[in-house]
Amino acid sequence: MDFIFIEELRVQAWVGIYPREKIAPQTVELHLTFGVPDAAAEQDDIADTINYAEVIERIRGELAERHFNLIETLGEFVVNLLFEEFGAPWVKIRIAKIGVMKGVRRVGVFIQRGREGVTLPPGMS
Ligand SMILES: Nc1nc2c(c(=O)[nH]1)N=C([C@H](O)[C@@H](O)CO)CN2
Repeated sequence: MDFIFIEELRVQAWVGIYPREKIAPQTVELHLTFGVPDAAAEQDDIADTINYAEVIERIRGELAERHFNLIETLGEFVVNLLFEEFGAPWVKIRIAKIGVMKGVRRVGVFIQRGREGVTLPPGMS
């Protein structure tokens, strides 16, 4: 398995438990790593891999359209999108709100998960 990473992806998202977070979107920062088949590199064909431009576009579109109370729920939504729509075998994501609390630069959630039966060798994650 090879891994694609996307760092510091900034997206407008509707997320939060407070009224101010329900009337306006806020910027969240995503770091994503997901597995792709080695075959892509062997064949040099975009059809054999996960197109990261499509992943970014899809995440932007989905997060613009729905509200989540919890950052955890938003995180699970992104993980499921990568599993179910893009067929990623393994995913690690980190999603942060920026500057929402005094004295805290970023706060958020970290999720790392493989599809059923997919585990990484020790030291790989
Ligand atoms: N475990 C969580 N705690 C909190 C969340 C959350 O999503 N998960 N969210 C909030 C508020 O929306 C906060 O971000 C606003 O400052 C508080 N606690």
